[in-house]
Amino acid sequence: MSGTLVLVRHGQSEWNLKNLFTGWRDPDLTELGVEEARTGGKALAETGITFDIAFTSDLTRAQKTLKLILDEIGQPGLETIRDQALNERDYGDLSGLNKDDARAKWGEEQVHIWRRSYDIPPPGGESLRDTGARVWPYYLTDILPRVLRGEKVLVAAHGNSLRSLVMVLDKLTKDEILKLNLATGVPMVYTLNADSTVKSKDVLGDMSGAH
Ligand SMILES: O=C(O)[C@@H](CO)OP(=O)(O)O
Repeated sequence: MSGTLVLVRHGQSEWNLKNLFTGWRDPDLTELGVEEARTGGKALAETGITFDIAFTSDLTRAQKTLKLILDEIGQPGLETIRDQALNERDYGDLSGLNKDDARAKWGEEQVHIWRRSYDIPPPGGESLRDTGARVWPYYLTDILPRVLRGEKVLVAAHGNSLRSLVMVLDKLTKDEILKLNLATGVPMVYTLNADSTVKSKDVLGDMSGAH
């Protein structure tokens, strides 16, 4: 029996719009972010998938995205588990700083390494490997067993917490993960084999403009 795992990054947040490092800070969605979440929900509704359970992080932007999606797919009362294991990567001392100001101060390349590399953490924060070290065990204990039992599971989380999952699911190398950006509000629909490897992946939207 093959279950379904849907991963979706929250819609644009106030701090995405202001171009600030966000991490564990808790800004709300922008109007565009609300629209993106609804669009992702509509795309999911068209697939006809009915979910058994949803997971989200401890942060408002992911929780609101999930709520908007659940409204669109007609499952507003779906059982939902919130856990900070799914929170965004902790940006440490960069949290709240403007990304262009950071590039001016530390250089384009250093900032790109902090933002997208696998194992180099921003000052005082988590590398993608550190983020994966809490996301992956949570996935293994709380999410994957449900999918393997045939359940349909929706996860609304964050750019980097989801990159850490996608890296393993899609078997990406450290170089490949450096280039991977997830678009806001675009659902990724995975079906898994019984051995937990990926059987199919369907992206319901456009990832090309993500940065
Ligand atoms: O600020 C953040 O927490 C993340 C996600 O918006 O930014 P980045 O794309 O730089 O990882």
